Amino acid sequence: MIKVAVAGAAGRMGRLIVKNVIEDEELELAQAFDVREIGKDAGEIASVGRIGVQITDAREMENVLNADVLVDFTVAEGAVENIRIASDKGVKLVVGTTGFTEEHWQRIREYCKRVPAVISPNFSVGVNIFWKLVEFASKFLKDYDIEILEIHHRFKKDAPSGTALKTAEIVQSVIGKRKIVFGRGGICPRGEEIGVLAIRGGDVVGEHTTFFIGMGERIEITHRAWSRQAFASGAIRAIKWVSKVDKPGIYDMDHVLGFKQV
Ligand SMILES: NC(=O)C1=CN([C@@H]2O[C@H](COP(=O)(O)OP(=O)(O)OC[C@H]3O[C@@H](n4cnc5c(N)ncnc54)[C@H](OP(=O)(O)O)[C@@H]3O)[C@@H](O)[C@H]2O)C=CC1
Ligand SMILES: O=C(O)C1=N[C@H](C(=O)O)C[C@H](O)C1
Repeated sequence: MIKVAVAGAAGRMGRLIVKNVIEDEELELAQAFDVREIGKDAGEIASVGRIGVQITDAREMENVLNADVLVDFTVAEGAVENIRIASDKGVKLVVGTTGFTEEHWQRIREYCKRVPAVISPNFSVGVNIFWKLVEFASKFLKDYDIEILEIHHRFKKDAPSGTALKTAEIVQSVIGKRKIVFGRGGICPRGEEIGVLAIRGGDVVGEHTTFFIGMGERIEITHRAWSRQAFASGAIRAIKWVSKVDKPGIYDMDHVLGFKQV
């Protein structure tokens, strides 16, 4: 059995990860951490009934973390600290949290010299194929205007989404360094740029479109998630994959899905 600890266990994604872990016969929910719902049963918070694992205050993680893999769906600053603690203790990582700054990444890269970590702004298989389609189209449409639009629920804290940012990086890696412009206002004639735009509202789980706009035509590549289970299923695959990896470093879903080798 793979012993799994979940950080952010009271959140939208964390609750679903708890449910998926306890329903999987290869996995055991060892610990659940959050900064709210402390002391409550993680199964009850996840609406799957009492499981006997209480939510522990994440500020105690340093003293009590004991698992094979820590899964983190929290907030950027908290996640960086959770990654530090896990790496100090040799606990492998699956990190879905987004909103990291360059300074956060410097720290994460340092910590992940000690343990293997799968880090991805999007664990859905569909989005990982969407990225391949965007990469392919970018190779042939380098002179088209390329824009990225994302739509998420009204509770999302960071913008633009981690997925949209990674999409922009993929486009940049193919067409060369075009600057990224976040939203537009005032007088702003289009230059050599990739526009990234964020819409927030209601309960939208997550939608991303990359537009390739030419003269007289356009292509739109869209991924729509209408259930967070799409992300959770990928994260569960990542937990099982990383549990078998010993080489420290940062991995992504390309490794988990077999597109890249360790
Ligand atoms: N990679 C992927 O496939 C996906 C990534 N995400 C990302 O995952 C993250 C979480 O999303 P979501 O579940 O919707 O957010 P939620 O706000 O619903 O859940 C996050 C939970 O983590 C808690 N928390 C805050 N700080 C810490 C900490 N240091 N340690 C433990 N728990 C903490 C929050 O408490 P409080 O609210 O009190 O701060 C909250 O309960 C976001 O960054 C989001 O972008 C989301 C979906 C898919
Ligand atoms: O916060 C969310 O909900 C999501 N966040 C991720 C991101 O920022 O890319 C992935 C997904 O689209 C849902």
